[in-house]
Amino acid sequence: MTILDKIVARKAIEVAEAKSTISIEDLAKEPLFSRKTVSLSTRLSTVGSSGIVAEHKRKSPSKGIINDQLTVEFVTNGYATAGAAGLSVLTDADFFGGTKEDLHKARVANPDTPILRKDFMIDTYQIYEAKAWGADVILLIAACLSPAQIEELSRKAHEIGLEVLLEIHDEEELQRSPLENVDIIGVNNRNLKNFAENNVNASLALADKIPARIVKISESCISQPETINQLKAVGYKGFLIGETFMKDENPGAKLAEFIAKI
Ligand SMILES: O=C(O)c1ccccc1NCC(=O)[C@H](O)[C@H](O)COP(=O)(O)O
Repeated sequence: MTILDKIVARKAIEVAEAKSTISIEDLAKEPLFSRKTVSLSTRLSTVGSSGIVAEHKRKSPSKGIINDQLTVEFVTNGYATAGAAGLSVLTDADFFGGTKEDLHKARVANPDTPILRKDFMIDTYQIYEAKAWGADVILLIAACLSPAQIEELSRKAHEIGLEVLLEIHDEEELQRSPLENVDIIGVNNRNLKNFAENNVNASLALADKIPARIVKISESCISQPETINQLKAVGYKGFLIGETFMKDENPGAKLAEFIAKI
């Protein structure tokens, strides 16, 4: 069983528990549900955008604790002030130490910055949660979803006004994924099955395979500003980065230093 299998198995239990606590109808009555969302794909495509989607990440299965000493407001507000194009907030508790409150607090602290709910989405119920908690974008990971699930989840996300980031690792995942309701494709440089960190080779290899109408981002294992220029040269507009900033005592300041070198 891979780590992804374990996370998804646990997620199914969590979602079943959540459904018995609050209904979709009640999620849709939450104050943030009716908020007008902010487009991450547009921000990433805007001239002058840093392209950095900076992640709030306390811990991870591959690295253990990264930084659990800071408030989510300090981290995300620091990122936004430093020039992040968007924020990514992990809401998975067991494997990443995130919470729904993290997303809600990040939204309140950063009303105008696009926020990705970073979690393992397997059920339309979670799409409603994402909207109710203040997200603008959801993540769909092709490695743990069938084409039918990608189609259903992405359609539902668009129906309720959320953008969709589809994460892939290879060409096979790209080819079998329905892209009609996908706004952004993210190539994850970390192999989620065995944690192999392959620099950004996966992103470089897939750059010209991704349809031009879809905004491309490169995810994970980015630690050097020079890498951003290498990725920009092959068409990437966004760069999802967590650990490089989170391991600093002031992630926002670390991002500002990073952006100054791009
Ligand atoms: O980060 C992990 O260990 C991990 C393990 C299993 C599934 C997902 C995982 N990470 C999710 C991510 O995609 C990253 O948090 C994100 O791309 C930022 O990566 P990094 O800059 O390397 O922290």
